[in-house]
Amino acid sequence: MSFGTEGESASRINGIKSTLRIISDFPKPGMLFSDITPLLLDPKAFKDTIDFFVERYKNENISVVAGIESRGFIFGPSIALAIGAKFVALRKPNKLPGEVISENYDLEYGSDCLEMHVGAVTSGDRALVVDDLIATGGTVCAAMNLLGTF
Ligand SMILES: O=P(O)(O)OC[C@H]1O[C@H](OP(=O)(O)OP(=O)(O)O)[C@H](O)[C@@H]1O
Ligand SMILES: Nc1ncnc2[nH]cnc12
Repeated sequence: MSFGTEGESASRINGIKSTLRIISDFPKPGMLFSDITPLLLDPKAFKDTIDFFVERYKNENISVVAGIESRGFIFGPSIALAIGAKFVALRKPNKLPGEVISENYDLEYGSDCLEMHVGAVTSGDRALVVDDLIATGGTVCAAMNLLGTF
């Protein structure tokens, strides 16, 4: 699998971009919400999105793909399977049954917390964090802090 020439790659990226939609004033007035659900309705754009990450990371010795709840769970497992890495769920509070480590963070519309099972990631692991988007960056920073604990 390859993204081919620069032109083919640009065309696929434009195809992916064209499926994304921006909704004004959701979930609160003044916000511009980037909605990925139309991408999921388009099998070619969805597959191109997964393939893009697989192509980029397949030879990077990634041993763990960490998906951020909830939208990171849409993309992360397919990428993990394709590159031969384990998948670790970074979950919202009180969802994981085992011993967890937690990290609080701020969002555009409030604050939240991510949790990960102790032992799911170990010091020799090399991680790829997957989510649908970055807004303030608070969520991905919290994920990296969790992973950096080990
Ligand atoms: O860069 P940030 O400002 O931290 O925002 C980005 C995060 O916000 C969204 O998730 P959200 O917390 O809304 O949860 P959801 O995926 O369950 O809808 C999005 O999926 C990212 O995880
Ligand atoms: N602007 C945005 N669009 C979609 N999801 C988000 N999560 C945080 N900010 C967001």
